[in-house]
Amino acid sequence: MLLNFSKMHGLGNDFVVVDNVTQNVFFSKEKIQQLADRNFGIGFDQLLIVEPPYDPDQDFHYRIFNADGSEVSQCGNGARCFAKFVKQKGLINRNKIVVSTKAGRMVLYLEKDGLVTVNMGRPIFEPARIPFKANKQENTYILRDNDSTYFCGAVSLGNPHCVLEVDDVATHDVEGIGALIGANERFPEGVNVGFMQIISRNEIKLRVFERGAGETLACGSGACAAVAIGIMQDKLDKEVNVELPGGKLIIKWHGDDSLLKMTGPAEHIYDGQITL
Ligand SMILES: N[C@H](CCC[C@H](N)C(=O)O)C(=O)O
Repeated sequence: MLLNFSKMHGLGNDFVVVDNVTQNVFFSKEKIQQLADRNFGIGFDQLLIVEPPYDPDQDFHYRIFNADGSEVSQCGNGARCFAKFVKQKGLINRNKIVVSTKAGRMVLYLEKDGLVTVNMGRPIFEPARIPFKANKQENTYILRDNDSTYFCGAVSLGNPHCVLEVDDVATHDVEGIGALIGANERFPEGVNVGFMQIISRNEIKLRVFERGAGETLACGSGACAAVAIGIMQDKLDKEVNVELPGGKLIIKWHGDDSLLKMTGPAEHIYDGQITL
């Protein structure tokens, strides 16, 4: 079977994007792992699949698979690429796109300057809905692992995030601590682990060790998670520039029940074909 795909990225967080509106391709977990391999496959952090809408008030359904083949409910950088992809492929001719994911509903906006704004919905702090094992909701939790103690925030943007504040992201052991916390039993579905260095109330540096992919050059939902937690901890203001290794995102959130918005780029690299 021939698969047509696009290779895209959001700040270096890279994707294979598949139109399953005009195609109908099934991907097994093993096939996703094989295609994700950067030596034996195409290579990507996540596979993004465009499907017809599940409900009449949406334009598309948006499915996301990590490089390890696990299906997840959110990918912020991927949402921006999704918006550019469906417009470029002529699957829609509007600049406002409504999609559903396993976690809910998002609205994507193609901006005039080429950037994409995503309404990421409301950050979810209730531990049981992250999910995270805790006796009650806190702005900062104490996490113990082996003989180490970590202070972190926890939130869901449709996918689970744990965020630690560090002095210098550049030298922090993101790989080692990210893998350790990512496997902590208090996160029963795993977790994306963010390492945030606060530069000012409007600027942070961030690195993210992603569930199912390892450290990526950028994590859109991770940027949203870090800002939401920073605002809840009263360390950040309502609009924050997030500098990730792959580039910059702008995150806006007015707290409480308001909707969190992310704005950033999405790039098309090439179109390809592969025989499955
Ligand atoms: N690894 C994430 C999915 C991709 C998120 C990230 N690439 C983004 O831009 O939000 C998870 O397992 O929840």
